[in-house]
Amino acid sequence: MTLQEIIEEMERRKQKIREEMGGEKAVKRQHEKGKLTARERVELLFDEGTFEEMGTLAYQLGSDPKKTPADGMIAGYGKINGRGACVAAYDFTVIAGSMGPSGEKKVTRMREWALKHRIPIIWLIDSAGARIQNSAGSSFAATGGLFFEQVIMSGVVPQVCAVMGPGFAGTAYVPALADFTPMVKGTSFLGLGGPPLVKAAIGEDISEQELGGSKIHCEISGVGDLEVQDDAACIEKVREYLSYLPQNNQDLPPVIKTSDPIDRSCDKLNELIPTAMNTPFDIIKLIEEIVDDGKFFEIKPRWARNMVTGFARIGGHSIGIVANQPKWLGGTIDVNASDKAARFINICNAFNVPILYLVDTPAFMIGSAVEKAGIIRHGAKFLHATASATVPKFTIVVRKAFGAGYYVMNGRAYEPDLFLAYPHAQISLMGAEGAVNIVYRKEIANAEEPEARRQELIQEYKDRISVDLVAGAADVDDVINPADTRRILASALERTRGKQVERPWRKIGVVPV
Ligand SMILES: CCC(=O)SCCNC(=O)CCNC(=O)[C@H](O)C(C)(C)COP(=O)(O)OP(=O)(O)OC[C@H]1O[C@@H](n2cnc3c(N)ncnc32)[C@H](O)[C@@H]1OP(=O)(O)O
Repeated sequence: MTLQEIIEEMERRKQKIREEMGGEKAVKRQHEKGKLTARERVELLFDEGTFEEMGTLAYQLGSDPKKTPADGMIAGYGKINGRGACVAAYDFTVIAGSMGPSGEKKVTRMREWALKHRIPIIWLIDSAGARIQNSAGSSFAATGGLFFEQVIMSGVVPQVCAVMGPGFAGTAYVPALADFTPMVKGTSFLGLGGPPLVKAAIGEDISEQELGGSKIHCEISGVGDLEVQDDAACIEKVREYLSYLPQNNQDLPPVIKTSDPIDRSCDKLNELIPTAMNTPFDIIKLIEEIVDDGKFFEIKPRWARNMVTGFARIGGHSIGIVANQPKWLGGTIDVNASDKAARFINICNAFNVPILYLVDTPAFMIGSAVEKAGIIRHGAKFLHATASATVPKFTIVVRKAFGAGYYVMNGRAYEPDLFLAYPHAQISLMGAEGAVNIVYRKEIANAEEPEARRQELIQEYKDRISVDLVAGAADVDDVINPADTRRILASALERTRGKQVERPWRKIGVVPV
């Protein structure tokens, strides 16, 4: 054979692998389930024509190469919005996307590449987990490097794990260790064991979706970050997520030109925000009014809805937003809200994304249920994240900032680069009603008209916690017209881009968990 013939033969083999994957029947089955194939997903993920595959000819050694094309793993490099990224996409048409030895070597190469070249890595999970026939005894004992390496990469390069089919055991921890985990509605599953194993081990009879479907993980467990309608929407969200981040922790997020004027007056806010402290309103409407083109990329929108987290841009600059949601639980902060905020702050801090805190909280939730659930431990996690964040931080007290809720939402002591309040804001250890009931209990009881005296004292207390007094003591940087919020933040983002903070050396902080 001439070299030319050898080359042609090799190209034919590669082409066949790319076209046929795990075979016509398996591809048809994949489509019938409403899923794209791993190769179709990868095509959508990267800018057109930029994907370069690595290890196409891999297969499971010792078996028929035709039965394990690419060993069920599509790996390679490409560009997303013009910037480099690596992918590891499990091909369910090949032995249910199980983790084969050659396939996992390719994933290892992707992790190494991402780390060495400081570019994001994306996993597309559609996998039955470890390939059982290859994972017994000593061959299993040496494994686990995939999680170890993910931890080492954490906070160095962005890690995204889209769950687009099952993710069993081995492949269930990959999303948990990644920074962003969208899940496709109806087809994705994450679980340490599937329904048959659960039935055998603990006798529980449960469907796959009820056990670990997207609804469970995006609304109840909090493992998933976003439930999306289908594969195409999922890939679109991955691309969008990465657009807010730099390529690595030593880079700044890209600034994207916007046609939305940076000095646009946010007049709607003056109608939107109630003056009464306890009247609910939707904080997301406030966010949409101040950010570029009203575009807010919410993370975990259906989990811990009393805390809103997500990315947006102001004047083209990426910003992470942490906001109390008065529409849910009155904006109180509970266990899940603390975890949600802490995790999001850590991502922003790792990747140099400035953080905006929008404060409207009556404080942490109290009572026996949350004490038993460890609110102190979880709240400490949130405090730790806010205090540790050295990225530019801006705080706006929208209405109320009470108790430790004020501290954790980047209060004065937490080094905000700008600490602002709206004119009717209140900052206090607690709300007026609660404080008066505790401090003046005897005086109210002894008054000729107890209720009238109580109301009088409440009004006096409210005057004492008004933002005017806080501003008088120069404990806020400014009290602003809400309509000016966008202009002020755009300017603050511009001037804090070079922020540097020196902290005492330590190996790591002991993070409350
Ligand atoms: C670190 C520890 C671990 O990761 S333990 C991993 C444990 N994994 C599991 O328990 C998942 C086992 N698999 C399943 O439950 C099902 O195959 C799932 C993933 C739900 C897919 O179901 P379904 O769409 O009906 O496909 P299927 O069962 O017909 O499978 C297609 C072919 O793939 C095989 N397969 C499946 N899973 C594995 C696996 N983990 N290791 C090796 N082979 C696996 C099936 O046997 C089947 O093969 P065949 O086509 O019958 O030859």
